[in-house]
Amino acid sequence: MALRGVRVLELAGLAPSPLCGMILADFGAQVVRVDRCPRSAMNADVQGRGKRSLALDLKQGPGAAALRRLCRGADVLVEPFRHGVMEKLGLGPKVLLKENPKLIYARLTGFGQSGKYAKSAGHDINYLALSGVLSKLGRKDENPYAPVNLLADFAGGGVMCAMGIIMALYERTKSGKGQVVDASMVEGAAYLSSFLWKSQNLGLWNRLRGENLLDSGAPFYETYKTLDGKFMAVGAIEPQFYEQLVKGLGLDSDKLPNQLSFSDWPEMKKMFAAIFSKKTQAEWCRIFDGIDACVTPVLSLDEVALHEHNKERSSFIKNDQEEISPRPSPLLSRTPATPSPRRDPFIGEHTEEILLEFGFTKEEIAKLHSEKVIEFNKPKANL
Ligand SMILES: C[C@H](CCC[C@@H](C)[C@H]1CC[C@H]2[C@@H]3[C@H](O)C[C@@H]4C[C@H](O)CC[C@]4(C)[C@H]3C[C@H](O)[C@]12C)C(=O)SCCNC(=O)CCNC(=O)[C@H](O)C(C)(C)COP(=O)(O)OP(=O)(O)OC[C@H]1O[C@@H](n2cnc3c(N)ncnc32)[C@H](O)[C@@H]1OP(=O)(O)O
Repeated sequence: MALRGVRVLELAGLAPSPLCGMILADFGAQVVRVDRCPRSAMNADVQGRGKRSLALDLKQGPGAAALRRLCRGADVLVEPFRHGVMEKLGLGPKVLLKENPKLIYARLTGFGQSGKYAKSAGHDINYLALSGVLSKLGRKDENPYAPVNLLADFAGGGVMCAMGIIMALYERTKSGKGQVVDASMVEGAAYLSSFLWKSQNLGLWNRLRGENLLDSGAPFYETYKTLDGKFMAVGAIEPQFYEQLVKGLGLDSDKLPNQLSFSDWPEMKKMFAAIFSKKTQAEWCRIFDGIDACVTPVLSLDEVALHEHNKERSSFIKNDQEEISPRPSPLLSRTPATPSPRRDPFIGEHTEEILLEFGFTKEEIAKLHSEKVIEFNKPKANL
């Protein structure tokens, strides 16, 4: 796998850093999640695939010292706390990079390492708001709408941070040096939305929110409810595809207003909605499958793995517990990701084996354990 041999320490966080760690693990890195100690009753990381867990109390001197030692033998550290937390623990980048100049020190935060909000709490919706992107999301005459916590947390946060880490690892092959990756979710969400800024002159966003081409203003870029309460997604932007859409709906384009007649869009939407409501999703699929009208079914998370196209590409995978999840993407032709089929680790499940691997002696481990700096959590049977 592409990242085989890369040793990653991921300090346990809420949502974005677990995704970042899971991506690295899926593509072959050895990812150790450093969990809190004493451990909480339940494991909050649902993206623990392929990781091992070490429960370590960083607030105790020997715990922080243990992390420093682990970092000396690691390639990457991912930390998900607001600015200042790591410095307070004596684990800031100055200290750790001095001890291991090859370390990639990735800081995945909402507001970044500097600026007025650097030390403020926040969540996806706040980062998206500050990036400007949230102002563009939502339907006509409604408040801005944050689409789950996908854009800032995961796309602008977890994925961008993984990209930063991989670029830094690549650069290190030439310079031999590590560096700090300051991954701000505000900036990540804005950066991945560059198109919004760069396309201003195209007139794509001149109208109010929810009245434009790609923000649910246009009848040909919308979702429509079907007879059986499901939905179809329509993305027929180009005239040749729009023509196919109109045909598929059983309409005559000569009798319709021009595709780009903004003032007619609300009425056109009503007309399309009325037509879509007359047939089931399966019936619409039979009409539109194989036609270049850019019309597809809106599938539920349960349905995706059964869809013929996804089945043919094995786009969704099952783990040992029969849980379905997306296969890692993108597909690398020679060195594809091989996601672990095993369940996620319990907190502290691998504490001992990890410390041994990083050169701690059995005696040192026993001492840390007796001082309650680390915890073990060996599952009783093969669960
Ligand atoms: C919208 C999303 C958030 C969605 C998250 C949901 C997926 C989850 C939220 C609630 C979860 C559920 C809930 O917990 C109940 C169940 C629990 C069960 O275990 C599992 C099922 C649950 C139902 C569970 C399910 C899900 O997990 C939830 C629904 C987001 O936007 S996430 C993005 C958030 N932002 C960031 O990550 C940006 C950077 N970080 C921050 O800004 C802050 O960390 C944050 C997020 C604001 C939190 O602030 P907080 O004050 O809590 O932390 P920090 O200031 O960063 O400091 C950390 C302190 O912890 C100490 N520490 C860290 N590691 C250790 C260690 N190993 N040992 C000892 N101590 C440690 C560290 O020293 C800091 O201490 P101080 O405060 O004293 O300095």
